[in-house]
Amino acid sequence: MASGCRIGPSILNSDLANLGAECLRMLDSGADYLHLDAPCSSGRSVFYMHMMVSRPEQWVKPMAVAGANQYTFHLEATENPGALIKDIRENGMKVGLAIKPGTTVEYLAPWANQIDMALVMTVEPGFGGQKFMEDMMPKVHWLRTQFPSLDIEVDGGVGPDTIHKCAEAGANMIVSGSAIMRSEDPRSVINLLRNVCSEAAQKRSLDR
Ligand SMILES: O=C(CO)[C@@H](O)[C@H](O)COP(=O)(O)O
Ligand SMILES: [Fe+2]
Repeated sequence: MASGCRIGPSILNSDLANLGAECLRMLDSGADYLHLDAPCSSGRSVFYMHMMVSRPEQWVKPMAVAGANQYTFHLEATENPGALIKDIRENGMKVGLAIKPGTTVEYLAPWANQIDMALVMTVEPGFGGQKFMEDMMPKVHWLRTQFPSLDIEVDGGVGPDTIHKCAEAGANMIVSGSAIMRSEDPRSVINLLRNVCSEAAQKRSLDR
């Protein structure tokens, strides 16, 4: 199985003027990592960058210097994913590879053994608060079947109402923006997301 169920609040919709405090609030509420949608500043913690940029090659070093732990780029944004994967690793970061809703999962598959995490976007990348696209779940399911130990992340419209679909399909890294950030009790939302995800993972391992 992938490396456990982890919940990463997306702070795209948070109070960006108080980014440091918002990050601490999320970590104090039990977040496993922080999902930063670029362009964003970084700091000291577990920062996984989601680079929704057109030339991801140019930000590898700056993000490494800023202290990012993982660099996730979009497959659609580069002509040479292999070289970019190598560069990210040489700069000491883990590698995430994302696909937009319109990209089929077969394009990602050839890289799956070279990356740490696959990100299946469940909204069009851009901003928080969009509607979850349930029709992306077959991609997650296919990846989980083909690559049982790969970390698979979902991002966009994920919260208490949609986590079951993601968990059942096989996602183990859950990005959630609005549902966590807008809650008065982020800890309980994070716990709920993690519990649903862990239960589905446990069931999968028993079924195997
Ligand atoms: O990458 C993105 C949006 O493109 C995200 O990380 C969002 O920020 C998630 O926010 P919600 O959809 O959960 O509100
Ligand atoms: Fe994101």
